Amino acid sequence: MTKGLQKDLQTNQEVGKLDLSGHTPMMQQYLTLKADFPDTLLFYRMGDFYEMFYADAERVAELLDITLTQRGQSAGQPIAMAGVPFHSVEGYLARLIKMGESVAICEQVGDPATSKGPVERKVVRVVTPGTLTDTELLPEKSESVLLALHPGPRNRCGLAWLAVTQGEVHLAECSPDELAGWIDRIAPSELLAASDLTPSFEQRLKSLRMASGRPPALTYRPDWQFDSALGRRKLTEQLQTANLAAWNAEELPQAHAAASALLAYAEHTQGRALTHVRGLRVERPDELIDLPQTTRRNLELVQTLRGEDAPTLFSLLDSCMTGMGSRMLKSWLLSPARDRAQATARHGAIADLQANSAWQRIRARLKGTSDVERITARLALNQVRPRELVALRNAIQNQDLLTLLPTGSGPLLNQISEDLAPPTEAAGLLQMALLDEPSSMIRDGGVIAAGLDAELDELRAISSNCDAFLLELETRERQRTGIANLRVQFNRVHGFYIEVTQGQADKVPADYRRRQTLKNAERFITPELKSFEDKALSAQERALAREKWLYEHLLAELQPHVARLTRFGRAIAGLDALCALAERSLTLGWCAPQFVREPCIEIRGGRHPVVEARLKETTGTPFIPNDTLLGLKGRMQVITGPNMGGKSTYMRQVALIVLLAAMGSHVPAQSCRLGPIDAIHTRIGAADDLANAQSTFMLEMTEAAQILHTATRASLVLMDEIGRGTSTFDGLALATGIAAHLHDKTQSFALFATHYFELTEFPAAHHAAVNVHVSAAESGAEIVFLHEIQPGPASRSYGLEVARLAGVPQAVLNHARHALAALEDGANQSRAQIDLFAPPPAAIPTLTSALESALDKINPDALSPREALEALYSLKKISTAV
Ligand SMILES: Nc1ncnc2c1ncn2[C@@H]1O[C@H](COP(=O)(O)OP(=O)(O)OP(=O)(O)O)[C@@H](O)[C@H]1O
Repeated sequence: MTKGLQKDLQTNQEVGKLDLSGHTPMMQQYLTLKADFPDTLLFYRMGDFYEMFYADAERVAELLDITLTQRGQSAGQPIAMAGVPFHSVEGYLARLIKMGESVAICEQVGDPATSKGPVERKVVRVVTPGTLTDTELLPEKSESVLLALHPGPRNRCGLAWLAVTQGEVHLAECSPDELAGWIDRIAPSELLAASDLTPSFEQRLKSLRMASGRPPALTYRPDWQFDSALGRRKLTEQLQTANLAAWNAEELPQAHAAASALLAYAEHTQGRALTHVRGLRVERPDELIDLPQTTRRNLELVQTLRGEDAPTLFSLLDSCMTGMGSRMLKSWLLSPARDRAQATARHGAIADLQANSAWQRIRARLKGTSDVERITARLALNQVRPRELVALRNAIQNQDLLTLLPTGSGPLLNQISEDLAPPTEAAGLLQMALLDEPSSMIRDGGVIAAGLDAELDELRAISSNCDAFLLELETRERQRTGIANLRVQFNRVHGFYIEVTQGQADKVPADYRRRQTLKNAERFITPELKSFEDKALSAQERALAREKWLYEHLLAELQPHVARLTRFGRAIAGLDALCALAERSLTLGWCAPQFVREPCIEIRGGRHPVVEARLKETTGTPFIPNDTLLGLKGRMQVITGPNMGGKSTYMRQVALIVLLAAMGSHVPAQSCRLGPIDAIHTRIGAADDLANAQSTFMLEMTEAAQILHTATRASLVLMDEIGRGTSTFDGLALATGIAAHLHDKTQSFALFATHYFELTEFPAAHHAAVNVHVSAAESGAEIVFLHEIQPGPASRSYGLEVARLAGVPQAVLNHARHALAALEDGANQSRAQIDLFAPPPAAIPTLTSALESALDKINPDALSPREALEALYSLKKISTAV
């Protein structure tokens, strides 16, 4: 996308420069409006159509494959035009948004009856990929998230994001290097950045977008909108507080700057203030379990490696009855907290819901519940449709969920039950105001219930008494004229008339005025019928206008209930997500994990939930459970065994169990004790990252480097066949170095799968490492994978056997066998001379290390300008001395 949207704000200056005098009045109006949205497609309402003109028409015609035509001329030039019917606009919008386009919707707001020249029109909202609110345009199970980025000084980047259909702004600050992880986790549909980005940050942003599976749209906004003080003020206004201390969000200037642009843009697209956004959440990297992009991808949490939605951990987990529940569950999965209080509360709630099978009754009741959360947001934005409000009313009235909640539950269910208390006042307003089955658009009428408003009832009575009056008039006129087949009728074009066949036309009285002559009949009007017509038609119009006014009044009356309704919606979503976890745990035979203080990962009978489910579906073979014991004494497992033996499955299952426990779910195991965990890192073979021009080996080393730099004692690290992307010796050497670093320096919990047999000697020299292997048995010439994790190293790798199973030609296998024997001989002879695990000689002090240690001692934040200058001189001195 271009930098165009920034121009949206330069509007009036631009318009001032436009010479519109040669244009038709309508085109003058169009071009004036369009000048406000130069790079956004403008859908201009014309009766029952939205029309686009000039370049917009050409672009839309091409993108949507619709006809490009002409609508006369203006200023001596033909006007290119394309149009879509207003009643099917949602489908076209959905397609354009998917292509990353934004659309400004311009409606008629003036009254055609009283307008001189074109009816007054206004852009009422701008639909952009990151600010969707239409239920039809939004995926049910995920949010459309808008993320504003602001690279500030001191290597700090501000992030602010929100889903307009939710009531919460999120803030964070990170270093530019951490951006990729954040963007991947937040998964925005649209990114906002200032139009004056430095070329290097712009380049970084470009590669970040390309790296993500579904690149978000990028929208540039004017620089001045990224203003820290303005952002802080906007946030306090939004939250209706004096400051941000309650959220611990005072000291985040870069995030405030991002929030300033975020809120301005979101309001700009919705054409109004976001009154429902009343929540703030500051996300600090050290509060969440770090799940880097590679981990989310390798563990196939919400997307398979091929980019599909299933089978993934989320697709297995998500048995929610509502879209709101699914969305909440997904956010729990992707943002597990390090602090275990929340997860413990969820474990408790699951157990409460499982007792007496309360979850079953609750889920039966939740089925078919409308999306209260999104409807409430649309209510706050004045975009809600009559049928959505009825769905909201039904959701409130049908929820006797409270009576189904288990009594004596823990704090989480208590909070949910508090928020679930039906917002009866709002329901009462809705009940009184709306028909049970209203039409879908307010402009069609038939929305407001009888009895709410005397004036509307009266106007409606006039229209509905119409039939009786006409019948009575017909009888009267037949008697008066003696014409037995005289009929009183109505049509849209000619209004009311009295129809008499041609043969009888000469019998009509003098007060009959001819309205229309047909082949066989004459149509007349009488003064009495004319005055009735005026009354009836104006009554209908006035009834429609009255309904519209009453509807707007209803929305205004509901506004004070938005906060309460938002809480109500979130309580339903939370309950739904918990019930899904309760159901999954029982259906899949999972257990409640236990959190302990000591550093450990102890899993008995652990399983990989997705592989287990797939085996059940396909071959029906049972999954073989395995134990995992990692703790102070054995923090690292060196895992060997044949290809296809189950090493990767085993490692991933440990990570998934740790993650499930941390998000508050039960886990696929017989029992599970977990110490604190701060991150899950994975380095698992992946395809070349051609998009980023990285070779397999380069990628492998980049990922390994990131892990070695960031992992801590409380991290879980999965290393699958590290070093395999290069020559055997280089690979083995690197794998050895990496294993030693993980063992000695980072001291993380590590699962280290390898085909280098030499590494099975590693535990002998490293006290906290142990050998385990996946077992296989030979039965004659066949190899049978037992998928059991057993202590000790594997005896051999069975690579040739697996190759045979895969159908490699016999001649190749014979050759390979021969080569293998020779290699093994050679290796045995030279083995004794090498000690792979001997510590390397101490590093020779170099210029870099001297400089590094001097640099290490400097704390830039604590230096005065003078001290900083001195420090610079001393660094310069070291560099010339060495
Ligand atoms: N515990 C288990 N119980 C049953 N089947 C299993 C188990 N573990 C793995 N499998 C089956 O074996 C297949 C291969 O497992 P996996 O990919 O983990 O092997 P691997 O040892 O990592 O192989 P490679 O070294 O070639 O990468 C899986 O797709 C699964 O079908």
